Amino acid sequence: MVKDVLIIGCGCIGLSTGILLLKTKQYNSVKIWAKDLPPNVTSNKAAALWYPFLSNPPDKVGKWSAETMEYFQKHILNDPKSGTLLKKVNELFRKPKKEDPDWKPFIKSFRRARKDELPEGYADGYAIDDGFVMDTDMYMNWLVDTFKALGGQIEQREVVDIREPFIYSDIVINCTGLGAKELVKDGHMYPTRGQIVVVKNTSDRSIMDEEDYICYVIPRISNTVLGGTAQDHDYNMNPTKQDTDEILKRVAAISPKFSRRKLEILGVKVGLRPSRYEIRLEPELLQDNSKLLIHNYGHGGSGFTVSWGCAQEVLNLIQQNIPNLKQSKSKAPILQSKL
Ligand SMILES: Cc1cc2nc3c(=O)[nH]c(=O)nc-3n(C[C@H](O)[C@H](O)[C@H](O)COP(=O)(O)OP(=O)(O)OC[C@H]3O[C@@H](n4cnc5c(N)ncnc54)[C@H](O)[C@@H]3O)c2cc1C
Ligand SMILES: N[C@H](Cc1ccccc1)C(=O)O
Repeated sequence: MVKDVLIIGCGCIGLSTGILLLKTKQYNSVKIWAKDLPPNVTSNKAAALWYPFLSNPPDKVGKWSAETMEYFQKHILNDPKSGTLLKKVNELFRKPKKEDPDWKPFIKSFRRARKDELPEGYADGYAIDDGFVMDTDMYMNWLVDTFKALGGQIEQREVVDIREPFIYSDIVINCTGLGAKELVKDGHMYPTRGQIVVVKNTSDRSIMDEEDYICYVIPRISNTVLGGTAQDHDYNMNPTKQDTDEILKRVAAISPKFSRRKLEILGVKVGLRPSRYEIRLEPELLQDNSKLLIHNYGHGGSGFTVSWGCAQEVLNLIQQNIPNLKQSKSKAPILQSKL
């Protein structure tokens, strides 16, 4: 029996998951319910570039990041409407860095930075020549358009009780980001507040320094993002002058060409990364095994970087668990008639 799938959440995670489900052509319908829609979601506040950050577990994040890079290379980077741009990415260190990143075994193009790539004051660095960045709003619009073009439907609708979606579908994917804290009472979820400053294009390189604090310059198609902050358990959604001043000071320390007087500020954004000790990507069989709930949330600072690898994992989990799904005995809605 071909099933319907209902996704809760319309950020980069929910949309990527929905697109892969639709591409299989194995489902009767794929719908998204979401309290907020792009651009009013965390995903639209992201920098964004491919680079694993603030997400775990390392082996799975490495695998999902590599799969996501491959998916972008095969299906997205060649589409100018996607808002993506190939960009060499450098992470810089002021002192020699002995360790390689956890994700090095998964990324063939990883190398150490050459001396000529290090701004004054930096002694070492990581480099990825086939890195890429996203004009986040353009990319999010591309995800929505692609999802709809494949027949996906989006409804702006808040879910208060996780049992409600099961009235309409036997398979529900929970892509609610930080909303999972409330919706499925996940006490492990917490916000890591990030503020970014958007400026007129200044540089051709994506560089980061996250040794003692976060500092990055991410040139995109239409502008450059300077960041950032990472304040755990901070729910303040308003930009602060203090954070903007600190970001500009740190970026100027990377190179004089990023000094404040040479920058034209276009805007300041704040988002709350959906942080968790590790990404929750697992199935739950409910209502005497007649309903399948798959959790796909808690991606921290790497939602875009792991999105397509996590979406593929959701497809695998559905395939593995459909044989365990029993016909639901009770025809009556799971929740009493209050709906
Ligand atoms: C400043 C900043 C910079 C970043 N830069 C990068 C980067 O360069 N690279 C990278 O990979 N990542 C980056 N990130 C992290 C990335 O933004 C997140 O990991 C990603 O957006 C999470 O996506 P999501 O779809 O899980 O969450 P969201 O985008 O928050 O979407 C969650 C969705 O679920 C819905 N929802 C929640 N609860 C309910 C409910 N009860 N009922 C109905 N709907 C509900 C919401 O309305 C929303 O539609 C950055 C984040 C910040 C803040
Ligand atoms: N992942 C982005 C940008 C970033 C990339 C690499 C290191 C630090 C930050 C963020 O969460 O702000």
